[in-house]
Amino acid sequence: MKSKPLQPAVSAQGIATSKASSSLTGQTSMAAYGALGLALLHGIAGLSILIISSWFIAISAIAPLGFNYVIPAVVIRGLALLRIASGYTTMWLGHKDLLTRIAKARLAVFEQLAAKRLESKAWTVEALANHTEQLASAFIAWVSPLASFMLLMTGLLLTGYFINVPGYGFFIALAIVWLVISVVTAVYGLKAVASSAEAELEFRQQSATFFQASSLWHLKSKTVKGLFNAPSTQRVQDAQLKEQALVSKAMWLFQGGVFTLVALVVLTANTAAYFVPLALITPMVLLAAPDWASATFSSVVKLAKWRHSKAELHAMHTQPLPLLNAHKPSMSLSLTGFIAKERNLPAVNMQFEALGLNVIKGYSGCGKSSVLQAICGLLPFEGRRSIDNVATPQGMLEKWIYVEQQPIILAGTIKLNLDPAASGISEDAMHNVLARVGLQHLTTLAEWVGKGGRALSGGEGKRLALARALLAMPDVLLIDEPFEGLDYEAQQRVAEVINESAHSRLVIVATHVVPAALQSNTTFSLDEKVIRVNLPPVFILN
Ligand SMILES: Nc1ncnc2c1ncn2[C@@H]1O[C@H](COP(=O)(O)OP(=O)(O)OP(=O)(O)O)[C@@H](O)[C@H]1O
Repeated sequence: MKSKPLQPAVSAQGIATSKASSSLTGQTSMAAYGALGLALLHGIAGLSILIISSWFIAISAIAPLGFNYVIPAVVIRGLALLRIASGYTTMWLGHKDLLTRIAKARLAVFEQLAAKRLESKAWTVEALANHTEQLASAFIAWVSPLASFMLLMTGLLLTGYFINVPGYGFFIALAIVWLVISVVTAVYGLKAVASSAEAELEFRQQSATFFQASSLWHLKSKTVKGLFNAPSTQRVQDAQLKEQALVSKAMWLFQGGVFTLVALVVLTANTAAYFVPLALITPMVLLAAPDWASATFSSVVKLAKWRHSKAELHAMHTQPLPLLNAHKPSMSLSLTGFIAKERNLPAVNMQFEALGLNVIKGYSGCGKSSVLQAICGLLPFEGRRSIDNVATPQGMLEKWIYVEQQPIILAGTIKLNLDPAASGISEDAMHNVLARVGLQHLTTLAEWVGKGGRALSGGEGKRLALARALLAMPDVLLIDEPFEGLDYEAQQRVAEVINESAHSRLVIVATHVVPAALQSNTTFSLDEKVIRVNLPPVFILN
């Protein structure tokens, strides 16, 4: 019989992933451009106030009779109002843009995680909580402040040059001082940011371990650190303080540089300059420089954070888990030299008929769950997995459903738990399957279970997960320890449901417990059937 080749159904997801990757940084919105424009206006207004007021103070001392003081005063007041208004509006628009971007970046991360296995949950939480925020806040954190500073500095240099401000060369010196300090801050900033991110990730991992061990807290062990003591935030604090110290150092250095330049202006000025109103502009602008330029050093560190987060998000600590087209065996499923990757377990050879019930037995830890998870593709495998003699590539097989040993109960209604894909399963079908697995007492499908709702017992959870799998009409059903924690009656009942399900599909059950009612075609014992084989490279037949 000619078999249909298995097609990885990942191309659409691949496109989604590349789109998601570009939307991680987010498209520049009108709000972002508006915020940037207003930030520039804010800076220009500030610098203009500084230049005009410096000139105004100087001219006031030597102004001839009849000099109109009102006009410059009104201009300065007007600029001050413009500065305040643009300052507030830029904050408003910037935050509006930030919130939209955070939502988009988080969505993009979720899209990138689809069809992937997470290597570290702590990293994923970090990515969702922290890195997305760093990426999304780019505009208000560093683009806007740095762009506005650059524009002001350029404006200052051009104005100084064209209106021939005495001591104009000191503006160039100021720009050089700022540039050198910024570059040094950026280099050290990257290091500081990496170590602070590492400390935060470690704290998140320790917190997860600490809370997971809550049922052991009463033991009050003093020897196992981290398990019984709340994780210390010391390393995170130290790392954050280092970042702040870096910014403070940059600010102090800049302040020192500015004072030196002012001293040089005074020392090098000739007496004629005392009678030139424009001459006051240079020392005034220099003295005010720490006010309008110092904030950029914290922006430089934020730029380093942004770079770090961007690199982290693009590295994605995940492994691809491609989804392969639905494929129901019509003859057999065979496993040759087969084992879950990186589990350090012996390889197995097994052959299953396309219909019927098969049991895998074996001592605890021999690899029963690993084999089931690798069969459906939840774990990458080594060796060969062939459906109707056609080797399949790595990946999850659509409609090959694995029922976990520790069932996953979603925080939601029973209905959601039974039909998470909202595929339109009727309520009658749900009640029917619940009754078959002995959960007829869960009468209200709208009842909330899982986190924040009715806590199901271990045995109830197991049967709910089995009911969910049965309702999904799987092509192949892989069930991990379905009888664990069930009373005798419930075991027999579940065994009958599994027997019935195996009339129309391949069912493989990994179990220590074999109820009398379970009618299996074949029983594999991993204790005996372990075989090490040398395989030729995996090939895929068309
Ligand atoms: N994520 C993992 N990484 C590395 N090794 C793992 C991982 N999960 C399980 N193992 C190891 O793989 C081996 C097989 O585990 P598996 O859960 O498949 O056994 P099992 O036969 O189903 O056990 P049980 O009957 O107790 O459920 C064990 O030695 C286990 O420590």
